[in-house]
Amino acid sequence: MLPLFLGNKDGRNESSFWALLTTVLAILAVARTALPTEWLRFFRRLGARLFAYLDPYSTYTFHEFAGSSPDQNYERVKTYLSGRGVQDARRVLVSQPKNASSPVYALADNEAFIDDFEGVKFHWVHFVNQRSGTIVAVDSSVVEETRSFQLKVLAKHQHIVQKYVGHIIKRAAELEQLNRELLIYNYSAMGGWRGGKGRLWDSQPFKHPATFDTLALDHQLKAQVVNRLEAFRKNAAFYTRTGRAHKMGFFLFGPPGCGKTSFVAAVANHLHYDVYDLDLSTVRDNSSLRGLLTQIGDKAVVVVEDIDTVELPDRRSAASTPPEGRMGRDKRGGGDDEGRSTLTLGGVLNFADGLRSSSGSERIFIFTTNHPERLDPALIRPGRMDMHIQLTYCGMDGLRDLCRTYLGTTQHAAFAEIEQLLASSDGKLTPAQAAGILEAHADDPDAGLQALIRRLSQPSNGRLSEASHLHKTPTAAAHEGTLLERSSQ
Ligand SMILES: Nc1ncnc2c1ncn2[C@@H]1O[C@H](COP(=O)(O)OP(=O)(O)OP(=O)(O)O)[C@@H](O)[C@H]1O
Repeated sequence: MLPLFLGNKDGRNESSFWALLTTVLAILAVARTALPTEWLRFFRRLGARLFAYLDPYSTYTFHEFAGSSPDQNYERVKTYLSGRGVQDARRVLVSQPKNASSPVYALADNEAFIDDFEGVKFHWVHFVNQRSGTIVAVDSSVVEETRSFQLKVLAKHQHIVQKYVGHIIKRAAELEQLNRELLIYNYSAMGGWRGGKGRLWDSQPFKHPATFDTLALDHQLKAQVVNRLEAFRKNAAFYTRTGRAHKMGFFLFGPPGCGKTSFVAAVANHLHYDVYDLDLSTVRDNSSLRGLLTQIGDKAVVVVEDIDTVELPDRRSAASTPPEGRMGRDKRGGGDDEGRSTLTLGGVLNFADGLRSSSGSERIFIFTTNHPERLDPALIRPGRMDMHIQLTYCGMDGLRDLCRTYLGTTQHAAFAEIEQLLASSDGKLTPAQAAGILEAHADDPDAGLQALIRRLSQPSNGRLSEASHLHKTPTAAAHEGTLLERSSQ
């Protein structure tokens, strides 16, 4: 009807429209004072229904700024929609924040997207407009545009919006975590612990390429580990419901070069967790160890490599020292008068039991050793760690994994002979040794497999493997060192 009023060239209809509007407003003004309250309520309800009929949507707005501070929910919606909306959007913003591991895709200005959640359609538009004035954000940057996400949903589905927003917040946190660059933490000496100052974790990018795909391991065992990790990742609600700490422990043992460090990296890459590499030999006392534990973030893999190499007073002396006594000694600055570590087995056991404590969440603890027989049984007693895994010489599954990684093949006539040789008593080869041989023939699978056969056929092979610290392959030798050094490969 409006065009009828406004569309006439001589303006007669236009003036009729304004006359009518003025009359209606005058009647409403008189009605407000003259009509009884019940009538007014009735008319209000009627008006609301008419309005709802014309616009059946409820609208929610997420502004970029709350005052001069960035609003978290705007960023969360942006992240959430980057994982949902961009596939169908025609205009997409591509950016890569400093700590992101890959590009971030987001809805471009004034682009729309319809999301589906529990069968309900949610209509999103990203609005960008020029500000009438500028504001100065808390980081001192000048903001000249107003940005907001507008969400519309049929009013009859309004009750689900709160659940939908909760879903957005959870999913955005997961996406942020996945897109973040992984870090490896070592703890830096702030003036050295002999100087009595504390230590802080120091981080740098973690780039170890190992994954469960590249890890040479018995396939059944590998599937078991991956399933446990998946259950661990998905079952946050279970841990909350049962009041259990959301943590898990692995104890890895086996000869050098069989993949303990690679296993740690595969776990971190699989869960996308940061790594905290703890060298117990440089921790001055139990108190420092507790302090380090409290500084570890959530979603972390805490690894203590070669735990057998740390000299700890025997269990009885650790247990017989009253806790107050240990605390007292720690308070004096830690270490003994000679500056030696006073870390005790009791302190390490408490640390391992930090697994079960309620502080911190989503942490994987991994202890590794080449010599499980040298460890105090208390440290590896059943129940202290969730899984005990022996990483040992190559089996056929492991060799196939390595052949796929290095030669790009899992089927070859030579595999039958390799399998026979592996089954013989002399057929021992660490994955590091096998990787070294295959790496040298990466361009020629036939030659690589023949080289493996020659190596496995050597009568002294088993003895060489057992003394592999004296006979490391170039790959194994190249990978010696700390986890941190390996992370920069
Ligand atoms: N199970 C494996 N799967 C794939 N590659 C492996 C495996 N084990 C060893 N390698 C290869 O050998 C290199 C050294 O292995 P890694 O450092 O993981 O062994 P380790 O058991 O931790 O040895 P160490 O006890 O000497 O620290 C790896 O970078 C990788 O190239």
